[in-house]
Formats: sequence, structure tokens, C-alpha cells
Amino acid sequence: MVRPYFAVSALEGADPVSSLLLGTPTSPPSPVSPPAFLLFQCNHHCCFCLFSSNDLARFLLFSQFSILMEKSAYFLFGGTNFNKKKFATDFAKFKKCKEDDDSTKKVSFFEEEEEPEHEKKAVSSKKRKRRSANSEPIEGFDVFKSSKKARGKGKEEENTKNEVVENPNKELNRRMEQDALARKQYNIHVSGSNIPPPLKSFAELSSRYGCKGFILRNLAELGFREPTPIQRQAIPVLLSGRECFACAPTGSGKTFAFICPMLMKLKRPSTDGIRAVILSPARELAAQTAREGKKLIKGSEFRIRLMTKPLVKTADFSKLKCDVLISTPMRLQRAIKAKKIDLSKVEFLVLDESDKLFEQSLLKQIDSVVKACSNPSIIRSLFSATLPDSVEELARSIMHDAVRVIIGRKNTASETVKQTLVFAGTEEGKLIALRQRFAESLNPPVLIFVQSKERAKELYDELKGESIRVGVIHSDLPPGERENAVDSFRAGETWVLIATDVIARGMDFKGINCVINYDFPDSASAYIHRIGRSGRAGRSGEAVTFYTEEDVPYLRNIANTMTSSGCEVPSWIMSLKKQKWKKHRPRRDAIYTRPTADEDVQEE
Ligand SMILES: Nc1ncnc2c1ncn2[C@@H]1O[C@H](COP(=O)(O)OP(=O)(O)OP(=O)(O)O)[C@@H](O)[C@H]1O
Repeated sequence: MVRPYFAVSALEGADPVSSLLLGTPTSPPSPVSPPAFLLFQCNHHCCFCLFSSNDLARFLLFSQFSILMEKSAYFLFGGTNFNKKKFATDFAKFKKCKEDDDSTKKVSFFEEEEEPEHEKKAVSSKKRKRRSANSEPIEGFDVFKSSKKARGKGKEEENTKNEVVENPNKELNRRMEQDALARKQYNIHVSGSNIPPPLKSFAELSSRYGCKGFILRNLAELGFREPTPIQRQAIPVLLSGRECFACAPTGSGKTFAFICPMLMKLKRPSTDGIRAVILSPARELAAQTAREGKKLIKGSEFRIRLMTKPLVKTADFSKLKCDVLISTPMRLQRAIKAKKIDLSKVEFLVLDESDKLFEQSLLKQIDSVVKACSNPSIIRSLFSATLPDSVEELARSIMHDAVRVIIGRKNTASETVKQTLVFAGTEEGKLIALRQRFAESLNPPVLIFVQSKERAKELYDELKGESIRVGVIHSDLPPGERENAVDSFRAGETWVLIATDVIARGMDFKGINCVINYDFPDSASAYIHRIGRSGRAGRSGEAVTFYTEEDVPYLRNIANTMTSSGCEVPSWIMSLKKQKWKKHRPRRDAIYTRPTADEDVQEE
């Protein structure tokens, strides 16, 4: 039997083979296994690798889960048998009402006519006999036909036999075709083996997977009529117990794509420690994910906790009731280091914004969290709107039999955002262009990104004296002030929020009309995430990117992203040479137009 195997964090220069052996597996993968090799290639300074392949335990757990699911589903759906023939008139009325009434559609997740798959399995043989005795005979499948009658059928019987032999293949092919068509329709691309079909509707959560009523009710209450493409595919993948790495555009509903199956798989609240962990790269995003998750557990006993500073300091985690813990890597690592928290029972680990989490600066923290989540049957998943090849390789090597789900084209910006580039010449030119824009039409809420906290402060000082309600957020602010900045912006008290990339990822501000890249983004992925704060959940939005002379060599990288999401770019930009992937953060002149005290003195 293959035992779980972890080998983590070898520092620069370490031998990949010896670092692999740190985990001392009973039966390790071959010491020069391709995953290990790949890992070293894609991380110049640090190697992070993990192998977990306890297939037997996974299989047993899954079987137990299936049995439990069958049982609970039987209780949920058993005994309700609507006689459509007898109540034909009423049924017709009901059907019509269902079609007419939008609000009924909302809760129609419960009204699947098709029998749940697991329920079908759970029906006892006694009941099956009773059913088949009552049901109309179906030609070729009536096992109660007399043998005499059957003998008389002769050729017919032969045909039936062939049909039965052929049918499983035919049926399989038909289903595969249907799945492929559905994936094509929703622009879903998958790779991996035995991938479950995409969801047709939220109702299938109940009919196919026996989803608890409170989740369906909450989804309906949120006004979600149908799953987004990433939800259609990622939810069944995770529900089938598979690991998954997924890439879908900004604002396309990835959060519920992992929270929903996680809650369904947890089945019921427990007092037996933390069972799921979601890692987010920034506090604001972690807080938002916790808030969204809480919307989905309304009416249940589940507990979702956000790892805050006071919680790290004072909580007794052994007594804390918590099913799902949401944290930044740093806070969780602190609790792990202080031996305050036991993550050995964690069944689900989600790395949200995974490409950010796998950046060099966070790798050690991620490493210690992954190590602490030592349950061999853990299901890990990676989600992001950008998935560089290096991260994909890393994901492949650390995950077990993972399914890859890509919506649309990898690493593209949201198609609902109108994107433009504006040449501002100099730093001073940017400020003039910004003021001019505000004078012509200020359509709040507007989000402005700058490249550093110093520049965020400078721009805020410039604009705060004007008639615009402006806020600022960067990593130098204390947590309370950061929270206030976000809350005021959400509440519409501030119209313009100046920010560093600290809120570029994942933040879901409803209805941002315009994102202004005051400073050119340092990479194409930063561009995709920044402008993705607008144009969310199918809404339209706008993004304006200022550039100066020093940004020109990097225009082409952004231009590619723009064209692949359907925006026009001047041909001279498209003919520029492509730059190698490199963070672009030039030293820029300070932001000011008002004379400083020194200049005042000189002028006098
Ligand atoms: N099925 C759905 N129907 C309608 N709206 C949805 C659905 N699922 C999620 N949403 C809404 O879509 C918005 C964006 O969702 P979410 O924040 O999960 O996007 P995301 O893909 O994680 O984006 P990002 O890449 O920026 O993190 C949210 O306001 C959410 O409430």
C-alpha cells in the first residue's frame, strides 16, 4: 500500500533527490520522478513538493461517503410519490405556474422530476419489485414474463440480448457526447481521467448529489438561477472526491465553486476540529470569502471562521467550534508555529488565487500549512483567474490525479470590460489626465491602482483636498483602517478608492464602473486581476491604463491580453517586440502638482 508522502521546502542549492527523501516515504515515487524534477525547474530558489496518494484510504472514505449519502438521500426523498395521472389537471396547473413564476423558478432546485441517482440506488429490492409490478411492462425488460412467452419470442429475444450488450457502450457514448456538447456550450475545457459531467442546473446538486436543502435555499435566496461555467464543472469534480486546479475569468463565481462542494462533502457540522481550510493571499479577500461562505450556511449549524489577529493570539483552537477556517497564509502559519492549531483532520484545502500563493514570498508559509494538513485523504484544489504554466506544473506535481478545468482561454481578461490605453507622457501628465477625466465625467465607484504604498499615500494627499470623496488602502495601514477603507467604498461613502495591488485580487465590489491603472501594472496577470474588479458576474465595466515612455516596452504584454478579450489595440503596439516575463516596477517621479514648502521658499 502506498503511504502518504510529504517532502517539503528544500532551500536553494539543495539536492532535489535528498529533499524528496525528507518525507521518508514507505514507498516513495522514484527519486528522480518527473514531478520533483519539474518543481526544481520552476522554482529557482525553493522547491516545494508533496505527494499524497493513499488510494485505498481515499477509496474507503469515498465508499463510506457514498453509503451515507445514499442513506440520507433516501430519508430526504423517500415516500413522496405524486400521482400525475390522477391529478392531471392540478399537475398541469402546477407546471404552468412553475413556468410562469420567476420566484418559483428560484426554489425550483428542489423540484427535479428526475429521480436522484443515489436514490435510485438506495431503493430496496422489495420496493423495486413492488414498483415493477405496478409499472407498465416495458418491452424487452419485463423479467416477470413467462418463460413460455419468452421462448415464443425467438428472434426478438436474440435482438434484445444484443441490445443489452450494446447498450452500455451506446449509452456511455451518448452521455459522453452530451457532456462534450455541454462543455462546448459553456466554454469549459477539461483534462484528466473520468471527469464527471458538468451540472445542467443547481437542481442537479440535489438530484445527482443529494445536496442539503439549506444550501439550495441559500443559493436561491442569493438570486442565483443557474451555475456559472466554472461552477458547472468544478462542483461535480470536487464532489466526486477529485483534486482540481481551475482557471476561470475574474468575477465568474469561483468562490461558490469551491465553497459549495466543500460544505456538501462535510455533510454535517462537527465538534471534532477544523475540517476545511481556505487560504487567501490577502486579509480583505479572506474576510470577503468568509462573508460569502456564511451566506451559504444560513439555516445550518455549520461554522465558518475567519482567522483574525485576536483569534491567533487568544483562541483555544482545541475548543473552538469551527468547520471551515479561512485565513491568510501568514496568520495560519503563526498559529501552526505556536502549536496552537491542529489541522490533521482537515479534509479540504483550497488555495484561492493559487498563483499568488505560490509566489516565492509566500511559499514557505504555504508549505507549512500543507504539511500541517496531514490527513492522507485530503482533497486539495487550486483556483485562480490566472494560471501560469509554472504554477500549473507545480500543481500537477503536488496533486493526486487532479482534474484541470479551464473556462475560456487561460490567462485572459474578462470580456465584459472595455479596455483602453492612454499615453500620459510624464508623471505630471497622469495627474492632469486623471483630473480631466474626473472633471468630464466621474462615474463612481472608481478604483485607482498605483504601484506602491508610497505612491498610494502621495496620490491620496493630492486628491483628498478636492471635492471628490476619496479613500486609500495599502499595507502600511493598520487592519482597522484597511477594513474601514473597504467598508466605506462598499457603502458608497467614498467614490474613489486608491489602492495598491493588496486588493487587486478577488475583491468583489459590486458594480465598479471604472478601474484606472494610474501606474502601469507590473505583469499581465496583475493587469487581468486589477481590471477584473470591474465587469463582474456578467456586468459591463471599463478599464483605463495610463502609460508613460518607460512603460512602452511592456505595452505589448498587456496588448496581447486586451486583444484576446476582444479589445482593439493600435497596430504599432502589436508590432512591438514581446518582453520576457519580468516584473515591471520602474522608479517613478513623486506624485505632486502643488508646490512643496521648499519651492514656496524659493519662489518668495
Ligand atoms: N451562479 C451565480 N449566479 C449569479 N451570480 C453569481 C453566481 N455565482 C457567483 N455569483 C456572483 O458573482 C460575483 C463574482 O463571484 P466571485 O467573487 O466568486 O468571482 P471570482 O471568479 O472568484 O472572481 P476573482 O477571480 O476576481 O476572484 C459575486 O458577486 C457572486 O455573488
